[in-house]
Amino acid sequence: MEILRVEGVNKSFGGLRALNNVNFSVEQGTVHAIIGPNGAGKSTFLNCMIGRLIPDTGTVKFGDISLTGMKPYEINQVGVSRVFQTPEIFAELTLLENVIIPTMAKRDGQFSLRPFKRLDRDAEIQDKALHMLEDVGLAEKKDVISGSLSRGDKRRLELAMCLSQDPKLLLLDEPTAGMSRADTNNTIDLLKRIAGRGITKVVIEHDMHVVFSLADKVTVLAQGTIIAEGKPEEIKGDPRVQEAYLGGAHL
Ligand SMILES: Nc1ncnc2c1ncn2[C@@H]1O[C@H](COP(=O)(O)OP(=O)(O)OP(=O)(O)O)[C@@H](O)[C@H]1O
Repeated sequence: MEILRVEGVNKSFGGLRALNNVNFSVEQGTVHAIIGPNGAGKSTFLNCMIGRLIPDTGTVKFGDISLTGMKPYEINQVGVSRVFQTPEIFAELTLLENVIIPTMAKRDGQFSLRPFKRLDRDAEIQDKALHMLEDVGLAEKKDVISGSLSRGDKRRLELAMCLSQDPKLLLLDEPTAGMSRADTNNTIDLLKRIAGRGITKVVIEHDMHVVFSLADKVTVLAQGTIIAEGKPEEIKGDPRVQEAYLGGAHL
């Protein structure tokens, strides 16, 4: 069953056509990777799906819900979460406090700026936030100030913040960018673990090791156009992809 369907999306910046009649769909419960060379339009496409950019034409549907024209927070509320290249965390707060904010927003539909005064009495929120940190392997650091974390840990923290909102669809923009190989492999393991919960994922990724370890299906964008789509093994051997993506080198 399809969870996301994009039809006829175009987006231009002045005279530059960043997306050219993009049609794209994602099956529920799968990991769908979007790859392509620098400037292919991947981030523009992601931003069109999460409401940060409005397509010039075309539609984005999440199940029966049209996301076109919705604001990013509204898209988030219907079950679409995203993890950015630069983690969006509250650097002055502890890890636990960072996860409490979206956990509380999810439960109560809003977030008070004075929540921590009441938190010692809100065991449900505390427990859930801690559980999310356990999920991503950061429970031991729950009282650490988040700004001091390594880049890999910041991204894991952001993932815990997203998961606390029980998303149905998770969009990840280069989840392993800038990570060491060890951190990258930890992140692959973590994403595989959460795949077991049936959260559908769309992953934009440059690292082919990550793409081929995780993806059920791969879509290749080049110059704003989808040039190939299929299983990772099919994409690996596709000469159009090798030409566009790596100038003829082998993936
Ligand atoms: N806000 C903007 N204003 C003008 N041009 C833009 C804007 N955002 C993106 N572009 C252009 O649109 C094209 C697609 O950019 P985009 O960032 O979507 O590509 P990408 O595939 O994500 O690239 P990368 O892998 O380098 O992040 C590029 O030519 C880029 O310069």
